[in-house]
Amino acid sequence: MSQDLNITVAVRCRGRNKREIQQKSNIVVKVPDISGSNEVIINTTGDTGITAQLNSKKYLVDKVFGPSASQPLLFDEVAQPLFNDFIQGYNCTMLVYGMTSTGKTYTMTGDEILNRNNNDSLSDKAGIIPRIMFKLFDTLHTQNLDYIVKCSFIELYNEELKDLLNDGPDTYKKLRIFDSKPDSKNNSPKLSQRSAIAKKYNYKLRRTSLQPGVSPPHAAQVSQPSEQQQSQQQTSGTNSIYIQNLEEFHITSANDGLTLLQRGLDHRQVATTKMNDFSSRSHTIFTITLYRQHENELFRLSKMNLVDLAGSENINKSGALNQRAKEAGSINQSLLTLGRVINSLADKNSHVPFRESKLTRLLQDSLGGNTKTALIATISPAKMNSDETCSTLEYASKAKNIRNKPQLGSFLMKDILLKNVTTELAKLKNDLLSTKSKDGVFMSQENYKELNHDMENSKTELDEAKRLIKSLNSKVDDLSNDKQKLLKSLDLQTIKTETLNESIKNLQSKITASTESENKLNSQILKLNEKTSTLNEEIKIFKKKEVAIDSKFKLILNDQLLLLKDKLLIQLDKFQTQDDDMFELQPNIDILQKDIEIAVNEIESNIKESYRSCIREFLSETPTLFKEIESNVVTINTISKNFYKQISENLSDISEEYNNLRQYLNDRLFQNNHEERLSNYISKTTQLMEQSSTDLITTINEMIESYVVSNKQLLVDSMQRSTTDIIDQEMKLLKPKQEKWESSIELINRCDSLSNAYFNNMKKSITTTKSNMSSSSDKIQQAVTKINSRFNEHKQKELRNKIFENESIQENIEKILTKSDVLKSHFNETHKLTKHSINEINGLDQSIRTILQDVELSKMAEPSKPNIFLNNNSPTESEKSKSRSPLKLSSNNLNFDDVEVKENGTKKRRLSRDETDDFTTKLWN
Ligand SMILES: Nc1ncnc2c1ncn2[C@@H]1O[C@H](COP(=O)(O)OP(=O)(O)OP(=O)(O)O)[C@@H](O)[C@H]1O
Repeated sequence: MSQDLNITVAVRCRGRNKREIQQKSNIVVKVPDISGSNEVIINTTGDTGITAQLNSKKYLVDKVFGPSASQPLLFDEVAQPLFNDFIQGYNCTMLVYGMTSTGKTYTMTGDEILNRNNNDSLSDKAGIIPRIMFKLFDTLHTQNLDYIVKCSFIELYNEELKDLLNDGPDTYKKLRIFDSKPDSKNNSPKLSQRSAIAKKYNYKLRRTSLQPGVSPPHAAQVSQPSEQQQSQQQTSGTNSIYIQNLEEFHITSANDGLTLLQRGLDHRQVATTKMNDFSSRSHTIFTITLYRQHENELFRLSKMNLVDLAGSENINKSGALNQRAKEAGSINQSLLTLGRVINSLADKNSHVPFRESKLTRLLQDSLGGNTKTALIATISPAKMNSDETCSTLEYASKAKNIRNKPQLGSFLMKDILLKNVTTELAKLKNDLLSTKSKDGVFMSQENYKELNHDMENSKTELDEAKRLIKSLNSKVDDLSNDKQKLLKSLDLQTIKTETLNESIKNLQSKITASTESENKLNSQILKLNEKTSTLNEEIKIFKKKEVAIDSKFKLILNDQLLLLKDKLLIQLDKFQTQDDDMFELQPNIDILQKDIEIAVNEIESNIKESYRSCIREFLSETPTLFKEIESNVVTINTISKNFYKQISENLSDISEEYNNLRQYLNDRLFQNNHEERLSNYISKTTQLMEQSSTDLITTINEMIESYVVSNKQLLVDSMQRSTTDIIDQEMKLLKPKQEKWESSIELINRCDSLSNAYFNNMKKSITTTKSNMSSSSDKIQQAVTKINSRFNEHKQKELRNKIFENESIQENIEKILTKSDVLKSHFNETHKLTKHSINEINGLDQSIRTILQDVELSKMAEPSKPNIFLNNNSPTESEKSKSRSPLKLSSNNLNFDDVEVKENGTKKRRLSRDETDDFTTKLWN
């Protein structure tokens, strides 16, 4: 039963190397000297003390090894547990990851040369692979079980797989990865055969997950009869990876294995000396395949993959150029994809991008699959590498979260295994015989047939490719024409855009002009407001004047006339005291007073009413007008704001789009970095050419020339294909830009229509405002004229005359005058009579006196009595006039200028001042 198991992650930190010591790069990584901890602390800032602690980064893994950790310790702690599983029948993978020169190869391979002086024993510096080899054969020998051990060694460089154990020409047989073993009469076991085996052993058939570097066994594979496993197989979706043409070698001892390892390393060495940094840029996978006897005829298959990855620093070198860049780029692809795969698995994403690089395709089962996996991250302790160290540790700690479901390997039947071995042996013997019997190129008939078949295939492919190139070429022509057309239309559009920009500018200047006129309008409104307030002030002054006139009227009409009335009353009283039978003036005076009061009130109310109505009209008109104006101004403002907003939004959109387009046209169009693509094409074509050429040279000498010519054509065709590809890509990139650009033209059109709408609105609003303003000014003018005319009317009427227009008052005055005349005549008469009476009395008195004197004289000595008629208190004529004088009313006080009277009760005439005075004198006298 399989169990989820996390990947084992170990970190190995070496001591400082010569370069780091020379550059005095401090140690910033804190690890135990040998082992015993599971954390790595790195101080990235170079601080010391507490700051160093605070700024340090801590990474947790399963095991940490320091500079003094030996190769055997590494093997015992990390490789041994995995090796035990491998022997048990599990597929296992061990990876070393880290920047260049941190000890990946040292850890994985180390010193593979055996110590000849010490009984062919392992060197102290021997790495994991040599130690596993020794451990494997030691274990197998002690177990006394049958086994078959095979080895393969591949290299992945620049996304190309290479068999490091193949001594033949490089392109003798190209390695290809397949998701599952291709059906071939040689490779695929017949289903019926497999079913028979399954039936015999009561096991269920299942497809095996094939590990990188291993050809499928030429035999049926059956699984254990476990339902659990069967379901896991179905649900885990494990991919079967098959590497076509990969050579596997039987080994029977550790020495055999190490010889193969050395052979592979020698091949690598050739490449390393040819190419700088080759080793740090390529990945290697050394695979040990073990068929170990399980019981009787049944053998279990398990594989151990030992992977030395390229330097992790190559991930960051994608910016470099030329061949190195190409290589760096390709390595990046594998390492970057590995990083993404690790991240996706650690984050438990549904999609894991295994298929995006060959490395991850090969390692698919080792990461999140049915394999037991261990990762050793190698790091440098020096400060100069701290960035890379951090990135390695990030990877390592991420990888720690990946969970695998290890499963025991498949079973194989012994006879099938033997049959496979025998077939292989026979094939080799054939090759050997051919080699011995012929000169020149030696190979078995079967191999020759296979080669011919491959060549035929290549020819067909070549023909197909040629046809494809032809059609692509015509497409390129079409596209170039299209491009020319597009460029022309682009020019046209640019001109149009410029015109549009020009019109937008014009529109903007118009908007500025309209804003100015709007401002002028506003200032005029302000002036109007000022004038209105001045008018209000004048109205107030006018009111004050009115009140003053009113009070004067009251003074004149009330106080002075009342005084006059009082005086008249006093006079009347006096008159009454003097003569009880005098004519009754009081009713006339009362009527006069009432009439005057009524007339005054009428005048007052008329004036008030007319003022009120004027003011009311004025006040009722004004706010409506101002409200209208205000609402118009607000409308204009809102329209303007909206317009500005929309225009500015649209303009910013347009300018952004134009900038993008310009940027794109300037920076991107046909300036994308296609070097890599081209280089890839050229490199692939070169390789294809080399391959074809080599094949042709070795197999058919006479065809060499024609093939070279055709290969040249191939190069040209490939160039064309790449050009097409580039143009395709450019067109693809251009398309969204073009769409955006077209949408920006729509925006411009919208902008234009918006501007038109705005200007129409503005025009309307301004016209309305203008008409409102003119109507309001007309109305104000009318109101002012009305007020003026009313005031003038009142002025002209001579308010005071109104009193004397009153017929009743005239009548009364005439009546009073008549009465006073009559009274006067009566008074004079009375006066005369009185005088006469007094005289008579005096005469009587005198006569009495005389009589009395006569009596006295007659009586002689009688005292005289007081004369009652010669009273000292009785007033003299002058005193009389004096006592009357205070009652005399000054005509000035009355101030009746130009008083109007009615003659004969009909005709109106103005009284002169003299007549007025005369009238008053008459009144008092
Ligand atoms: N732990 C170690 N102890 C002693 N020497 C070491 C250790 N690690 C590395 N070295 C030495 O450092 C040098 C570089 O190591 P190595 O070639 O293994 O690095 P690498 O990571 O494989 O580099 P590249 O990615 O370039 O292949 C070698 O000479 C190796 O012997």
